[in-house]
Amino acid sequence: MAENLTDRTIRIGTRGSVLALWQANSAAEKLQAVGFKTEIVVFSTKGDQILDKSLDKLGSKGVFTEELEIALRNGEVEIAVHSAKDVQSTIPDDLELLAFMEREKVNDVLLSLNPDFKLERDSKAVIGTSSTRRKALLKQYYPNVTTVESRGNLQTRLRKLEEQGMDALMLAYAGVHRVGFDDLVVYTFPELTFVPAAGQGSVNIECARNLEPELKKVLKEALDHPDTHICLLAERAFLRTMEGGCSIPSFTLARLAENGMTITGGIVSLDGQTLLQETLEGPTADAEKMGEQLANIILGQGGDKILKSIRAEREE
Ligand SMILES: NCc1[nH]cc(CCC(=O)O)c1CC(=O)O
Repeated sequence: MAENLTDRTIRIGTRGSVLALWQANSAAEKLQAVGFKTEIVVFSTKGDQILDKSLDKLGSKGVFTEELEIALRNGEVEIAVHSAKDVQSTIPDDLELLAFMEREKVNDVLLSLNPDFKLERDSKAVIGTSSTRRKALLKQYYPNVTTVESRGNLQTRLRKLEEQGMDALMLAYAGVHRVGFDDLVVYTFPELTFVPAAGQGSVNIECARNLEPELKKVLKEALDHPDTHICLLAERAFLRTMEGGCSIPSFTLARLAENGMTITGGIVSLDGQTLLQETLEGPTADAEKMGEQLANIILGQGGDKILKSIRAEREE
């Protein structure tokens, strides 16, 4: 029964960054609100330890999630909290994506120490980002911009901003806002031109599939945001069909509409020259089908060739 379930202490596995801890705390608050006691357990992941390589060189296989998934399997924690964007498009069979918490604004933004910084079409600005998608989209829309690798937590990146001669950093608004750096935002990219990575701005709750069904149900009720969940299912289906991962410059954004939902998605070549992007509309019951369908349209338009050439380049 639910009464004795909430006597349980829910151990929440998380990474140790300020953003990750914000996310874990927000899950803890939701659980406490329904009567659970909570304990936050911090793990360090490969993505936290290796900071001198860009993510596409680290490999896309769960660099921010693997250690947490091991803890779920070992029963060291009941749930793991991830940035939804960092969760692989397919997860192992013994684990389950239980809930998606309410999404923040999805946009990419620019952060600068110069409040007057403006990005013009022919701007020669130097922008810090390690995201393949952001680098390629910048090349498409701002061909004279130079990008510089920038990894690590936000505090580290900001410290290096001037040191490395950057004018601005390009990041997800969600993370910037959640760690309290709104004041440094000088530009918000429109979400239908700089379409975000699948899952950007949402927090995912993962658990072991064999966690007690009653407990799963109560945890899901406390943590899940159904509107976010349905959009994330569509985006993750798109990503899976694209055989994406965080090292591929694909992007997708699903949103609820008056009569159902829309999903926008596509891919951009690494040199920014070719941009494929489409939008589909349909009922929420078809969320995953629409994600798959959209990916197949993009692959058929030449997305498959873009993916192939990226893989070839990586193997060199
Ligand atoms: N691995 C990077 C990562 N994963 C999630 C976020 C931001 C927060 C979010 O999208 O929820 C970030 C940093 C960034 O893209 O700026």
